[in-house]
Amino acid sequence: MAELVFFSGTMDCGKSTLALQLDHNHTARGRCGLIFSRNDRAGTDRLSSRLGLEVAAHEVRDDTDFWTFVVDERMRGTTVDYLICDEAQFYSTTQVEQLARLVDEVEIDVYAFGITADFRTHLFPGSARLIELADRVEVLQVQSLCWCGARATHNARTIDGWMVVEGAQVVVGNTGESASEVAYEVLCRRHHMRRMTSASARLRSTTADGLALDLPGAAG
Ligand SMILES: Nc1ncnc2c1ncn2[C@@H]1O[C@H](COP(=O)(O)OP(=O)(O)O)[C@@H](O)[C@H]1O
Ligand SMILES: Cc1cn([C@H]2C[C@H](O)[C@@H](COP(=O)(O)O)O2)c(=O)[nH]c1=O
Repeated sequence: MAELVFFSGTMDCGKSTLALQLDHNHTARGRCGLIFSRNDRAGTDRLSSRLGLEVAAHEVRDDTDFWTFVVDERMRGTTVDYLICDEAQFYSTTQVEQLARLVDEVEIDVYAFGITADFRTHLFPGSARLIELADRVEVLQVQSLCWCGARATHNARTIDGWMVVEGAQVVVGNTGESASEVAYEVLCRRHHMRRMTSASARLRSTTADGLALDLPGAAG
């Protein structure tokens, strides 16, 4: 029986890598798949992993209808056994419902990959619908880590290393400290709640008494 699986985790935990591995393993066994992504950092129509692998993908847009897309492909004679759907947090709830319908009515496996929550810890609409509809939600085994060494569970948005809590839900970007640009950092809940990024923790530890500085957002 076909299934809808949502592989989830924080940013930078290996989701795109796993998407490429899954595709590779299925292809190696003669199965045929279609690869989709939306807003990949490498650009339009791409699926890229930080490990360096990158492949062509169909870009999911606001008007993408998965049902029509796959049915049209099949009418043209293309075999479609499974779909790889990366950056699925950016898909609409309607698109996620189309994916579920393809699983149930056309027996196509759908493997979706994405982060669950945004920088404010709110679920993305696409991820919320995937959690509601998926046969399985798989949390990735490789743990991404907070600067304190604990398992990272939350995504922080940073500007100049400082965590921000205002802004649009969708801003494409990367993890790491990139000066003056919007970037992201994965944190444990404790440090996300305290708005303590690695930069603010570093600054705090280098101050003489650790209390003198008035750090923006660093409550303890
Ligand atoms: N230079 C490296 N050497 C080994 N592993 C790396 C390297 N760079 C990145 N990785 C691995 O790749 C993971 C990120 O993979 P990626 O598929 O891009 O993540 P995601 O799609 O979840 O954001 C990191 O958690 C790390 O395990
Ligand atoms: C937390 C958060 C992330 N994003 C963006 C940033 C990246 O472009 C993707 C996540 O990609 P990854 O392969 O999982 O690293 O999502 C965003 O737009 N808004 C957010 O709040």
